[in-house]
Parts: sequence; structure tokens; C-alpha cells
Amino acid sequence: MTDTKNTGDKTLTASPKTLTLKRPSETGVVRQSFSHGRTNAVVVEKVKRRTVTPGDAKGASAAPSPSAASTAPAPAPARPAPQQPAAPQRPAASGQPQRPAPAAPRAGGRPGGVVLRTLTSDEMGARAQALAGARIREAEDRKRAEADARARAVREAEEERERLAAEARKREEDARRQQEEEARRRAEIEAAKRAQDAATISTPQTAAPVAERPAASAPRPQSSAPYSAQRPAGPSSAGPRPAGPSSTAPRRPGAPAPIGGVRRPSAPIESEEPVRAPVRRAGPSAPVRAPAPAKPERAKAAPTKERGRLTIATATGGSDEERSRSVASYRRRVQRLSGKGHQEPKEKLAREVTVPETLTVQELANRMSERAVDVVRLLMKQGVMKKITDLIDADTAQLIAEELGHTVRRVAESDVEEGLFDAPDAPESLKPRPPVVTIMGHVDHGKTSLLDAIRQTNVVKGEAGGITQHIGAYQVTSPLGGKITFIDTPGHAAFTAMRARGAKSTDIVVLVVAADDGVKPQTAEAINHARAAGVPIIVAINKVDKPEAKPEKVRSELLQYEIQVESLGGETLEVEVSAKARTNLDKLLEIIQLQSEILELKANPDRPAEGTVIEAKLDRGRGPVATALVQRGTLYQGDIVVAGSEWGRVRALVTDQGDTTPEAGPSMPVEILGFNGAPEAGDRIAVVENEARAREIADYRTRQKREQAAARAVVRVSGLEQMMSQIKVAGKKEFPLVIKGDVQGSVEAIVQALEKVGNDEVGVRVLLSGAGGVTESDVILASASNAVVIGFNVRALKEARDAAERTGTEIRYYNIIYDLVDDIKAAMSGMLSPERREDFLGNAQIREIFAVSKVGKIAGCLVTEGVVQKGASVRLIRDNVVIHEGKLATLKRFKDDVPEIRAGTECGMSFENYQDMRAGDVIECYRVTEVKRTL
Ligand SMILES: Nc1nc2c(ncn2[C@@H]2O[C@H](COP(=O)(O)OP(=O)(O)OP(=O)(O)O)[C@@H](O)[C@H]2O)c(=O)[nH]1
Repeated sequence: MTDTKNTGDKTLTASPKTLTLKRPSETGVVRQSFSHGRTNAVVVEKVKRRTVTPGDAKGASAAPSPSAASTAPAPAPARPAPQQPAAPQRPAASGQPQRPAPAAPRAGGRPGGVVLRTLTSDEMGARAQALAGARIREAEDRKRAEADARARAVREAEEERERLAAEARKREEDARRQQEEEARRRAEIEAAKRAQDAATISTPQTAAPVAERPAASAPRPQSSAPYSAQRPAGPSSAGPRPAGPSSTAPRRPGAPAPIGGVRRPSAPIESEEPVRAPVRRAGPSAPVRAPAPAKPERAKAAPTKERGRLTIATATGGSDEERSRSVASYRRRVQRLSGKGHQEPKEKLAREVTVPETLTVQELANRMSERAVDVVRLLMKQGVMKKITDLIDADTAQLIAEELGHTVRRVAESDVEEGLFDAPDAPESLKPRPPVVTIMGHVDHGKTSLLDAIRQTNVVKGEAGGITQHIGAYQVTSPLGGKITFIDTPGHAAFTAMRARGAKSTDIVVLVVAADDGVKPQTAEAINHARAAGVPIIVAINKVDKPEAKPEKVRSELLQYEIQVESLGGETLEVEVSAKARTNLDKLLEIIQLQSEILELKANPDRPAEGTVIEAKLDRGRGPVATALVQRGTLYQGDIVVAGSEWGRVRALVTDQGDTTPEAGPSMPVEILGFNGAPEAGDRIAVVENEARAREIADYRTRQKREQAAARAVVRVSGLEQMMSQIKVAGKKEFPLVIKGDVQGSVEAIVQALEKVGNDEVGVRVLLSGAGGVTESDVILASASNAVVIGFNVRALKEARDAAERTGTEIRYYNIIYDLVDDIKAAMSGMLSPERREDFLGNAQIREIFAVSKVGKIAGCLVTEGVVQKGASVRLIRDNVVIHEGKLATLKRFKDDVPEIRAGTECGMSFENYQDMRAGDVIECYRVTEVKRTL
């Protein structure tokens, strides 16, 4: 232990062994500067130590002054000295300076350690200065803390206000939603009542609306779970509304008053509005209740994400914590919570849906005003997998439409033609019209000559080969003043179909019979057509100028066909004419007019026109041209017309004289320009109200045509017989042709004529037929099928000629139908397989069978009849049954090969590839020759 005494200017330290005298030799003040701006002055003292031996101790002990002895207690005898020297003594021994130890109160309350000297005035000044600085800083800190507290209080008040405002909005939304729920529930109950479904209305109407929610819509978004779970607790647990900040919360004008009272600001909102994490986080007093597990995580993550973000709120001095949801965001959230399924169901409109025979899924959906995807879903439910572009039939469409609560009106596609033709006319609107006369008769009996004579024109000379090849229609004026329309039908059998059409649109048939030729097959045919059409006949006995003319014979021959002419006491008018000599032509016209007067032919001219196409062609300069006969109404230039699968706007009307006319009344033959394509002879023409209708009808007819063609292509097998015949047809050789003609009628006639040329084995196959020149595409089509192109009264275009040369396709031109048919017939004959003709040679009987090595079996025979020749065909007959047919391989007389053996001679025979001969078998020998056949 060491006792230290402060002796004023020196310090005496006594220990049992050593006594150290410390003298302050140097002192100073060191100023310490700290980083936070404070400074401290420290007094530094340097002490010199001197070590004294025990001998010196006396002197040393005697040396101190009595004052010093009285103040310093004698340490040595009072306290036991430590055995080992104190650690601090070592540095003292080394003579190093020692800093005074800080004064620490000892247990006895006496200060121990080094006694410091008093502070200097500088030190005191520095200390006072430091103390003053510290006080100033302390005051500043206090002020700052107070300011912070105030700002925090303001912020908290603001935040509280925001939260209450949000709460008020929430209450409004709740109220609105509750009303919607109520309305929806009422609607559901109404619907349930309508359906008279007792089960669905079993839910009590007085039940809390929120409690019904999950039941009303099973699949709810996940987020709606806490909402619905907590919702009942809200209004019930809220209790009476406390007067407080909530009463000042902004309320939307017109919005219903919040129900259920105001909740306490913290806990209920926390638990009910877990999404509002930022607001909750900001509140210092907001305890985090236990909401859905995911939500607090999101709330924690938010601050790190938003840290450092510059927003308007932060820029204007606020903080992120003060942000609140916008009304739109709130609305979105409410929508999300309520889910799509909770939207008030739209009132269902039951429609009358027009369902045609087929329609696409999309089309059906459009007609029902439903979503196509719903229709597809319904179809899938019924096991029908369809895309929206797929076609469905009317039955399926009806099923779907009725499932969706609509009514169905089924319509047929053919309904597009409804009301197109034959609308009845009021009797008072009917006015007399000219008769339409068709001239019929056998070939070369003078039909065209007669008409020509009547028209005083020369049509005969212009016709190729002198044969009428298409219908012409003309109007003439009778001597009695009235007009008569003539239709000139060709007389050749190939034109039967066209003639039949002519009869249909005819009021009177003039049957031309040549007096020198009498009644012929086609005369009879014409009679039948006229009868079938219910058209009266006028007999014109022609060529009476000829010396060999026998009109009486004609009259009597007609009796066979139940035509009794007037001169024989019958009702059929007859007149002897000569087209050549122009005799009795006026009489013929008079008779026609008289007959028409008897018929009282009338039509309403003041209605949209109807008519029949007599002929149609593709004219190079004028486009498609249809020769038509107007039968009812009046056709005007500019009218929209439909004929067959073609339609168009009438560009021009041309009379039989070649003049254009703005209109064509009943019974007037006229050429119509403006069709999109050439219609077919016999097609009925109708004027329609607009292009859309015309297009609809044309489309429908095109579809029908295509379907009919496809139906023809379908092979229907029923019964073995039909199957066999079809195999035969399938094996039929075909002569493919592409036929192009000047007019549709000619082409039709050619096709019919050629179809008659074939037989069971070979026949014509027309790949394409139509009016117009031979085009490049015709040639390409023909080359693909190795077909021949026929041009009747037309020529090939240059490109077509080039294509034909390139592909090696043959183009043949004709202007006479007979030549064409004969050529095709000859060509087809070449395709016939030659006829096999069998010529009997002789019979031989097998007497014995010899087995010869390397050769095989040899039959030893006797020729019983005729001759047997080497290489000839043979039949082996056993018991009258043919058991082998083949060739005779060897024929030997003894050992020599011979070409033939005559009856009564024995010989040896062997067959090609056959060994099973037996004694007693008969060998029939014959030769096969092939004969070329013709059609
Ligand atoms: N002598 C005489 N010859 C006639 C008379 N009428 C027509 N011919 C002749 O009979 C031939 C045939 O006349 P067409 O008018 O072409 O006979 P078609 O019935 O029209 O013949 P297709 O058009 O082929 O059906 C022609 O050579 C006429 O000159 C007539 O009254 N007297």
C-alpha cells in the first residue's frame, strides 16, 4: 500500500521499503478537441522521482516539517505492508514520469491517489467556456425535441383525420354494397319465384345480407373471404356511434348514410381493412392484429420499397404515411372484392331467332346477341366440339337457342326465293298482251324459212349448214294490227330440251309439217311437248308449192296423233302455206291472232317484270347477253334482275330489230345487257328490289348448283346389281372434252348429242362447257386431263393457242354439229376394245397318257372332228366340264412336230403349263381373232 500526501509543492509517498519523493518539475494544459465540437482542457504535470535507501529514511523522516508530520499519518506501523512491491512502483523505479491517478473515493470516504493542484485561471476560463457551450447545446437540443414533438402531433392528427375519412368512405361503400346485395337478392328471389323453385327460395329473406353472400355465389375470389367473414361483426360490434372525428368525415353528396355506426379508429379497421397497410403502419398506436397471414408481410415490405421515393406528398412536406387511397382505387378494390359474379345480372332478353338450314356458330351467337364463346361452351356441354367459324345445322342451333331462352323461327334457304315469282295480279290490272308463238316441227320442214318469210328477213342464208342452232325470238305485226311474238326453236333431236323450254313459255305452237314429207318422229315429239304444256296447236302444212306436196296425207297422218284439223271436222286450226312462195302467210298470222283472242291473253304491265331466258351468250364487246321474253310486268333499264345463279343491273335493252329501248312490256322479246355472267337458257328472270337480295338469291342458287353437282358425284351403292353396274361404269373408258360454243344453247345441244354417242364401254366426259372463246384456262384444264378442246363457232385466243402448242393439247373447230358428232364418234370408236371372235377348229379325244422324260406328259389323241393346229387355243373337257383353257404346246405325228393334224389321225399333244390330262378327256381346239369395233 502506498500513502500519498500532498505537501503543496511536493508529494511524499511512503512505503515500507521505499520512499519516493515526487516533485513537479513541469505543468501545462492540453486542450482536447472532440468531433462533436466540444473541447476539454486537461492539466498535464510532469513529476520527478527520487528513490531513497533505508539509511536515509531517518534523515528523511526527520526532515519533514511538523505540519507535514501532523497531516500525514504514520503508515508503516499501522498497516501491514504487502509482501511484494506494488506494480506501479516499477515504472517509478525506471524513472519515467507518472500521470496522477484519478481521485477515487475510498471506502472510508477519504480521497486516495494523487492530489491535484488547483486549476489555473486559464484552466478555469476554459472550463467555464466549455460549460457554457454545453448548456447552449443542451437548450438547442431541447428546443429541437419540442419542435419534433409538435410536428409529430400535427402529423398524427392529420393521419387520424385521413383514416377517419377513409373509414367514412368505407362505410358508404358498405352501405351501397349492402343495398346492391339487397337488390340482387330480391332479383334472385323474384327469379326463383318465377321458376317456382321452392328449394331456391328457402333462404330466409330476413337473414343478414352478408351471410347470404357466400351462398349466392360459390366461387369467390380469395380476397373476399376475410371480408365476408368479418362483415357481420362490423355493424353489430360497432355499437353506438361516438361523437368524434368521424362526424366531420367528408360524405359523398347523395350517398346513403353509413350504417352500423363508426368503428373505433384502430382495431376494427385494422382487422377489416388489411389492405390499408401503409396507413396502419404509420399510426404509432396502431396495434397489429392478427389478420390474414399474407397481408402483414406485404405491409412490412412496403416501406423498404417506398424508401427514397419522391412523391407529391413528400415534396409538399408530407410523408408517405399520409397517403390515402383515391376514390377510383377504392372503387376498384370494392369491385374486385365483390367479384364479377356479383354484378347485378342484366335483364335477359328473349329473342326470336331466325335459324336457316345451316349457319356458323358466330352467326347464331350474333342472331341471339349472345357471346360466341358461350355458344361454344354450350355446344361442348352437349358433346359437340365446334369452333366459332364452324357450321352447325338448324336442329343444333335450335337446341342452343332454346337453351339460352330464345325462341326459334326455322327458315329454309329456299325462302330467299319467296315471293320472287308468280305473285298474283288483281284482275282489273290485267291488260291484253300479244301471243307468244313457237314454231315446231321436224328437221328441214321449213320452220326457219317460214319465220323468215314472215319477218321478211333472210336468216337461213346466214346459218352455218343451213341448220338453226339456237332460239331466236322476234316480234311481228299481223295484218289484223296486233303484234305476235315468235320463238324459233330448232328442229334437230339434239335440241329437244330447248324446245321443251320454248313450249313452256309459249301461248300457241305452230306445228310445221312439210307437205312432201309428212309427219315424222320429231313432229310427234313437238305434238307431245305442246300437249304437255297445254298449248293449242296450229298446223302449218308447208311446202305446198312443191309438186309432190300431199297436204291431205299430212292431215290424215295427224289423226294418228289425235290431231283433228278443222277441215276434217276437228278443232285444230290449219293452214296450207309455202315459205318459199310466201303464200298464205297473212292467213297464218290471222289465224294466230284469232286463236290468241280466243285465249284472252292478258298480263299486268304495271309491276316488276318477270320473264324467261330464251338464249344467253357471252358477247365479246357487250359482255353477257341474255335474250329474254318478258312475260309479266315491264322491264326497265336500270332494273336489278336475277336469272338462275346470275344477277345484274340492266344496262341496256335491245329489241329484235337491234334498237335499244328503255322498257320492255309483256310478251316482248328483248336482249338484256348487264348480267354478271351468262345465265342458262330456260332460267326465269325476276326483277328484285335491291342488289343485296339479288346477290342473296344468286348465291343461294350457286350453292344449290354446287351441292347438286356434288350429290351427282356421290356413288350410292344399293344391292349387288347396282354395284355390278357401277363397277362396269367405273371401268368405262372416257373421252374427255372441253366444249366451248358461241351460245349456251348450242353448247347444251352438243353436250346432249355427244352423251348419246357413247355406250357401256366408252363415253364422253365433258370437263367444261360454256359459251365464249377458247381461253388459256380451258386449254390448261384440258391438258391436265388429256382432253380435246372443241370450239363450236368460236376460235381460240392467242394465249390459248400458245398454251395448246406448249402442252400438246388438240383444239378442234366446228361449225356444223353433225361433223362434230361424227368426228367424236370415230375417235371414240378407236377406244373400244376389239371384239374377240372364236373360230372352232376341231376336237380330239385322249386315248392314252405317256410320260416322257424332260418333256412331261404327252396325250396320245385321235382327232375326231375338224383340224387341230399347233399354237391354237385349246380347252380340256372332262365329263362335259371345261377343266382347263390354254395353248397347245406341241403337236406330234409319231416323233415329228407337225403344224396340224386332220380328223381321223392319231397324234401326240402337250399343253403349256398343264399336265393333268387323262384318258377319255376331249380336247377342243379353236382360234381367236380380234375384230375392231365401231360405235
Ligand atoms: N320448196 C320449198 N322449199 C322450202 C320451203 N320452206 C323451206 N324450204 C326449204 O327447206 C329447207 C329447210 O328449210 P329450213 O327453214 O332450214 O328448215 P328448218 O325446219 O328450219 O330446219 P332446221 O333449222 O334444221 O330445223 C331449205 O332448203 C328451204 O329452202 C317451201 O315452202 N317450199
